[in-house]
Amino acid sequence: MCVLAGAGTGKTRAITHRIAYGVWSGAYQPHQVLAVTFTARAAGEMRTRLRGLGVPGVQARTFHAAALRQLQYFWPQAVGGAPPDVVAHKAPAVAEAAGRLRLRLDRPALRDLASEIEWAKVNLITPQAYPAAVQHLRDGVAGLDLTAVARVMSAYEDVKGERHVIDFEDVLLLMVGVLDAHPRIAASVRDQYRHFVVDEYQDVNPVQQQLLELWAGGRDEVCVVGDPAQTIYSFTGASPKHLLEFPKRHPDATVVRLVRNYRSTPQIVQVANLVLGSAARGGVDLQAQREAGPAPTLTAYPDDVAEAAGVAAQIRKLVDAGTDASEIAVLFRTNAQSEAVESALARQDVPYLVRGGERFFSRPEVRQAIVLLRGAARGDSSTRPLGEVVRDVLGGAGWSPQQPAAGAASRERWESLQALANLSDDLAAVDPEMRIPGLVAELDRRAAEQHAPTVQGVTLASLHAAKGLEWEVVCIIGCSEGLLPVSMAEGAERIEEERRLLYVGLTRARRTLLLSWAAARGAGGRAGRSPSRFLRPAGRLLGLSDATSARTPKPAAKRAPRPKNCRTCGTVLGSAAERKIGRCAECPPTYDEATFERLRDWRLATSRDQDVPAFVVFTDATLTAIAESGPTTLQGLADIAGVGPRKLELYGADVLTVLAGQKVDDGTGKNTSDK
Ligand SMILES: Nc1ncnc2c1ncn2[C@@H]1O[C@H](COP(=O)(O)OP(=O)(O)OP(=O)(O)O)[C@@H](O)[C@H]1O
Repeated sequence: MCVLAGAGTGKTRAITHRIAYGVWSGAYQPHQVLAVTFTARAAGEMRTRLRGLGVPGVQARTFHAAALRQLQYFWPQAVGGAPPDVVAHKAPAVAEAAGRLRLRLDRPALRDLASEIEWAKVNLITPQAYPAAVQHLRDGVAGLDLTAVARVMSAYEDVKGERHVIDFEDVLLLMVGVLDAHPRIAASVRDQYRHFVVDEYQDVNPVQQQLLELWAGGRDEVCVVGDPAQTIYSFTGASPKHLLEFPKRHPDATVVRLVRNYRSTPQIVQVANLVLGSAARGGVDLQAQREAGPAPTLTAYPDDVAEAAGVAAQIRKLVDAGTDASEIAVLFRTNAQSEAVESALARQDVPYLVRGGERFFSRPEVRQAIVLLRGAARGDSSTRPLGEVVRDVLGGAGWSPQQPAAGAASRERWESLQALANLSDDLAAVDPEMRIPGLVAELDRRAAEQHAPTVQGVTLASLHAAKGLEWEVVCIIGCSEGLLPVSMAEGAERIEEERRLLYVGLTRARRTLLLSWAAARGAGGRAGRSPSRFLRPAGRLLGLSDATSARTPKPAAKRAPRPKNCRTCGTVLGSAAERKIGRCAECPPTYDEATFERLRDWRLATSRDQDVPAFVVFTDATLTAIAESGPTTLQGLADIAGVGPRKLELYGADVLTVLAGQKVDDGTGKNTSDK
C-alpha cells in the first residue's frame, strides 16, 4: 500500500490506527510488525501512540536502530567474533585520514567532508567510483578536488578498519551485505517480520530502500507513507522517487491519498496549495477541515533589522494578548538570519529558544570572532571604515569576501561571520563614530541579553528544523528572492526543493501565518530585493499587487533610532540599551544603589519562583531604567520601555512596592516596611 499523505493530514494517526486495526482484526501479530521512521523522536511517538491504542509489542524503530539490532544479533553467525563499535562522530577519523594525506583542514572543512562521506555511502558510491559519479554535481568539497576527496574517503575507511569501528552508514551497508550473502539469516529475519510500515517514505535513501527490499524479500506486506511535497533533504541522498514510483514497482499496490488537512485554517491551506501548485508537483491538493481563521499576511519592511523588530513587536502583542510564547515560531531559511530576531525578541523581553541550532552568540565561530575583535580593539587606531577593519579581523576566523561554494558547515560558518560583518555596517550607519571597542561592547551587550537559555518560549528554527512540528502562530521571515529561494540554489531541481521548504514552513501554522520580507539588507541600503517568486501564485490573497511588488516598504527612516540624548550629559545615545535607560554608558547611574539592589533581589526571587531566567522578568536595561526613573504609579511604570501591559499586570504592584521601600507581600497578606 502506498499512502500519499499531505501536510497536516494526520499521517502518524493513520499509520498507527492501521497497525492497531490489523492487530485487533487478527491480520497481524504485533511482534511481526516493523514500523520504520527516520528519527528516534518519531519512533518514540509511534510506540507511545500504539501503546495508547492498546497495541504494545510492535517494533517501531528508525532504519538505523532496526538494522543495528539485527547486525549485532547476527554478527557472530555472519562474520564471527564481537561486532564492532559504532562511532558517534566521523570527524575524528576524517581528521586522521586527512592527516595521513598531509591535508590541513579546519573543523568546518572536516564536517563537510564527513557529510560528503555520508552522502556517498547512502548513495552506494564507493571511493573509487566517487570522482566520476559526482563530477556533474560539484567540483570539490572543503576546498579539495574530487580526486583528493576520494582519497580522504578511502583513508577514512582504512582508519575505521584499523580501529575495528564502523559508522552509522556501515550499519545499514553491512546489514544489506549480510542479508544478501546469507540466505539463512535473511530467511530468519523475514520469518520474524511479516509486515512493514515506513513513515516519511519520501526521505528514503538508496541504502535504506535496499534494506527495506531485503527485509520484505518480495512480499507485498509493505505500507509506505509520505508526502513528496515535503522532500527537503535531497542533499543528503533522500529521494521522493521511491515513493512516487512505488505504484509502478508494485502494480497491485493500493494507492490512498490523504487530503484532509486537520491542522490549519482554510486560509492557510489555500495559500499553501497555491504556493506548491500541488497537483502539478506530485503533492496532494489539501482540503481544510478546520474552522476559518485570520487571513495570512505578507508584510514588507525596508530592511532586515526593521523586519526583525516588526515581527518581534507583533509577537510581543500576541503574547500580551494571551498567546503562549511556546505556541509561536519564527522560521527562516538560513541560521544566520536568527541573530536579528534573537536581538529583537530580547529587546521585547520575549523568551525564545533556538531549535536544532545554537543561539547566535553561542556558535563557536561567533565566539572566536569576538575574541579576535576584542584583541583588535586594543590596537584600533585605524581610520578606515569600521566594516573594512572588522572584515580584516574576521578573515582570521575564516571569513572571506566570497561565500564558500560547497559544504553546508563551511557555509553556515561563513554566514554567521558575514552576519557579524553586516552588523558592524549597520551599527556604523547608526553611529559613524563607532570603532571596534564600541562594536565589541555592543556585541557583549547583545550576547548578555540573549544568552539565557530557556525551555519555554518562542521557537526560532530554520525551515529544515521545523519539519514535522506545528504551532498556533508561524512567522516566516525573509520571504524574498535571494533568501527564498536562497541565492545559491541553482537549477530547476534545487529551486523546487526551496519551494517545498517554504511549503513545509507554511503548513506548520495552525491559525495565524505571518509572512514578511525586507527590501534591503541593511538600513538605508539599496532596496534591491523583491518578494519571493513562490508567493506569486498566492499574490492576490497576500496583497501582492503584481508579480514583483508587495506593499511598498516604508522608508528606512522609521527604523532609524530616534535620536535621544543622555539626560546627564546631553550626548546623542547610540545603543538601544542606552536609549532605554536614557543615559549614555559613560555617565554614572543616577539611581539609588540600595533601590537597585532591592529590585535585583526581588527579580531573582521572582524568577526562581516562576522558574524562568531573570531576564525574562526584566532585563538589566529595564531594571536600571526603573531604578533611575523611580515611578510611583502604574502609569509611570508603564511609560518605561520594556514594561508592557503583561509585565505591568504581573509585576507592576510588586515593583512599586519595592520602589516604595517596602517588602513584597510574602503570602501572609501583610506588607512590611523595610525602613
Ligand atoms: N482525524 C483527525 N481529526 C482531527 N484532528 C486530527 C486528525 N488527524 C490529525 N489531527 C490533528 O491534525 C494535526 C496534524 O496531524 P499530524 O501532525 O499527525 O499530521 P502529519 O500528517 O504528520 O503532518 P506533517 O506531515 O505536515 O507534519 C495535529 O494537530 C493532529 O492532532
